[in-house]
Amino acid sequence: MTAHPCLTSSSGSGRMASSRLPILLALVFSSFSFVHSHSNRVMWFQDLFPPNVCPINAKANTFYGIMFDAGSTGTRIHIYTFVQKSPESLPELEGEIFESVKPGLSAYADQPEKGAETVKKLLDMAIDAVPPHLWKKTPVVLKATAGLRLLSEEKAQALLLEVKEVFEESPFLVPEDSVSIMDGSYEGILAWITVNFLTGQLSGQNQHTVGTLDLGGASTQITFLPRFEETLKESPGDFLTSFEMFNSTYKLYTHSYLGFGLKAARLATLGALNMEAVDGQMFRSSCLPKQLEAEWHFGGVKYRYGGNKEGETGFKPCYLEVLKVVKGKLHQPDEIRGSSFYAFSYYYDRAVDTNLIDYEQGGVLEVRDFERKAKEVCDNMERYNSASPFLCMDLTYITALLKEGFGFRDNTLLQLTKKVNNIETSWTLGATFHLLQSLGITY
Ligand SMILES: Nc1ncnc2c1ncn2[C@@H]1O[C@H](COP(=O)(O)OP(=O)(O)O)[C@@H](O)[C@H]1O
Ligand SMILES: [Ca+2]
Repeated sequence: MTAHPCLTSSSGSGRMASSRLPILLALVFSSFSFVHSHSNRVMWFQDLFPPNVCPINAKANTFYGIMFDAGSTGTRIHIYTFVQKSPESLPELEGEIFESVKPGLSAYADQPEKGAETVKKLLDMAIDAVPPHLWKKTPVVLKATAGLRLLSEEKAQALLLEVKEVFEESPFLVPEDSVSIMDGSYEGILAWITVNFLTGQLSGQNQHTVGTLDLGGASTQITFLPRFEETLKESPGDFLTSFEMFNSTYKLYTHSYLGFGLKAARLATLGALNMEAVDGQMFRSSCLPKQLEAEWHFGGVKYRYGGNKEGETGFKPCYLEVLKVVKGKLHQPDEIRGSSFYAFSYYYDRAVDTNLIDYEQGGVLEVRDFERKAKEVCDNMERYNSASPFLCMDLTYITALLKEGFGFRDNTLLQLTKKVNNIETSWTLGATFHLLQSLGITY
């Protein structure tokens, strides 16, 4: 296939990746919607410009979108910059400003005003980043994930209300529903859109989309485009969602497992998840250093935990403990066993912590690399006690989640990625496309 000149005409190979961005973005704007319909694949840009007519020299016009990710372990702001070079041209994703704070909003369950204050501090960054004359046209949205899903309705709503007030007091455009708890299936789909958009897989005819694995603090998502009819037939109905984009319909397999994020899994392994009253109780595990006794705050609750002073420690007993948390609890689609996936968040962080990958570069791992590292850390806990005392448990959980939970093979490839073209691989970009499209902000 000959590439369209609008994809290739650019100043040098370094621009190549970002020169694809505007084109894809415009398509997201024009036809992003969650619907059920039949596939109709065309080269999306065929009707937009004739060959050799690419609007590359027009005057730039910049606009912005602000998306907050209220995760269970932290709150993050993503300020996306788009450039439209002429009224006829297509918006181009130019860059991202990113900042984060810890802990997440759910840690302020009993002090909603204080929680909203953390959002305000991040929003002040946007005041500096966005030129004043564009404030009124720049939408600001916050979507909360598993941390708030796990709180009582009353506490979650109190937090969201306070954040909404912060938004209303800001000079930005505050759309309806600007502050909400996001449905778990959107979290997976929007991350899948982000990764496949950034890697250029949503354009053209030869699309080789990649599946995505996100491991948060409180929940975890798996999302991919099934290739086999079998998968569509065998998956529970609520694991499949269709949506139309770029004149194509994608029927994705996606699921968010609440309580299976890395930190929730620690509590589950310790037997402390969903306990009403934990005050004073000591939770012990063979995944922790023998002599350890400590306290841990998560979701506004204080937990006491420690090692098996008298009993066993190490990979074997730890794996058995962690297995109880995952075995038989997740759906295992057959076709993923042999495919490769993009993995981020805690998969990335723990791989960095144990030198499996470089923090900046990321890298490609096999599932068995996590198991090898888990054994190394768990069977030598005294050597690793300067890092988190949970390192053994975390790596063992990741191993069990991938193998026994999702059913991946030992040699399944995982592409560990934090950024593509300098943009974070987060669901927030997919959510921003959706937002801008729904507001008709295409300039
Ligand atoms: N912008 C980002 N890009 C990549 N990873 C991120 C980003 N923000 C958070 N993470 C990762 O997400 C994990 C924490 O998950 P979090 O979003 O707080 O929980 P949950 O998704 O369960 O609500 C951490 O591994 C953290 O590094
Ligand atoms: Ca998250």
